[in-house]
Amino acid sequence: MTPTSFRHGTPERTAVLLVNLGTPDEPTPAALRRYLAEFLGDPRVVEIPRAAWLPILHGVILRTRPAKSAAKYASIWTPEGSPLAVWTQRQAAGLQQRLGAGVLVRHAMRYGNPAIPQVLDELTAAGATRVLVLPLYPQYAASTTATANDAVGAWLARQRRQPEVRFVNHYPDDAGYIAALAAQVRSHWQQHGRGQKLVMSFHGVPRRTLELGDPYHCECHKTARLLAAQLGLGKDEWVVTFQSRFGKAEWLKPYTEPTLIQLARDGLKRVDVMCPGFPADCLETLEEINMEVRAAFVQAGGREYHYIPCLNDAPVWLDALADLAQRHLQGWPLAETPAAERALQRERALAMGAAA
Ligand SMILES: C=CC1=C(C)c2cc3[nH]c(cc4nc(cc5[nH]c(cc1n2)c(C)c5CCC(=O)O)C(CCC(=O)O)=C4C)c(C)c3C=C
Ligand SMILES: [Fe+2]
Ligand SMILES: [Fe+2]
Repeated sequence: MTPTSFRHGTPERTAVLLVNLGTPDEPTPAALRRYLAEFLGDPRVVEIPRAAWLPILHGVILRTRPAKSAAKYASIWTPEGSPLAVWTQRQAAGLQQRLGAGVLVRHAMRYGNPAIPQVLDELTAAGATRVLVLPLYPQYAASTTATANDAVGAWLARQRRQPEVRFVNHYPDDAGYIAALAAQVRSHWQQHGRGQKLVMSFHGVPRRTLELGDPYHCECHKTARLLAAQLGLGKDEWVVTFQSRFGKAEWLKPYTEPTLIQLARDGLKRVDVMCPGFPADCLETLEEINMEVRAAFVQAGGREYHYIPCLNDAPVWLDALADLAQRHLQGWPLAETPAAERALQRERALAMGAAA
């Protein structure tokens, strides 16, 4: 048990914890090795018996993949850092601004930094007694949502006085999310014209997870169907694909790159590609979709490949996120009175004095 930072009688304080996957600290093989060891060592991500998987991971994979992945990350790295980290930070800042000072908003990463237990420690040290966990995964998958929830659960198991915790499970059909995606597509069409087909590429997962009851596949299709309807697309004007296959097993199909190659071979000249399941641009969208898959499409005879960026810090998306958070915060008072805030400061000063 870690010592609690609560004191009896402190005012109630509400926090929102935005959770994302995480990203390496630097685009270097050493940083990639640390990140991939944590990510691919998670039994929720690679569901192969440990005794068989760990020797492969620590043998061939962590010897070869870090250098290759570091080069890919280097191609998308920004002066402020990894795109996933930069956009997640901005989303947290935008949400904080919208929810106001009565709610503490922080972001945390499942792998790498800032780590979930560290941010939860900081939130409780700042007086949070209620935490809404809001994963930046609109579609639920055991390999993303469940493992983030597990990390919160593992932290809770170490607390003497636990905060009250709520988990947002999924929001593939949230009206604000769908409207934000539609606005992103329409704004792209206004600026660049419209393609013959809209490819909606979602991150893949092993096909076996669908058979095991993971709702991810259905939820991706639900998002795509609602978005297509909102855009008024006919059934031949859009397609759902799955990207980022890892390992040799079968993953959800159709795969993104072979689909785009086939579309080019069938004579399609101009395509629009977006990744609705990724609220923030990252390696998988900027390098895989906007570079690798683009090259494959053009090489197969396609002429115009338009990548539509993720929602990132689009105000309409941040408004939708704030609305989603507010619905899940219902019943939790958001605004602290100035008197409660002063009481909290006094308690903190006392606690620090007692610890000194
Ligand atoms: C919906 C989101 C995601 C699901 C589902 C998901 C499943 C999943 N991913 C891997 C393996 C890798 N994914 C990698 C990067 C990555 N994955 C997601 C999201 C989902 N993954 C994001 C947002 C990112 C980008 C992170 C960034 O830093 O920008 C990588 C690392 C990169 C590489 O070396 O290729 C791996 C590996 C598995 C095995 C899996 C489900 C079983
Ligand atoms: Fe992934
Ligand atoms: Fe990838």
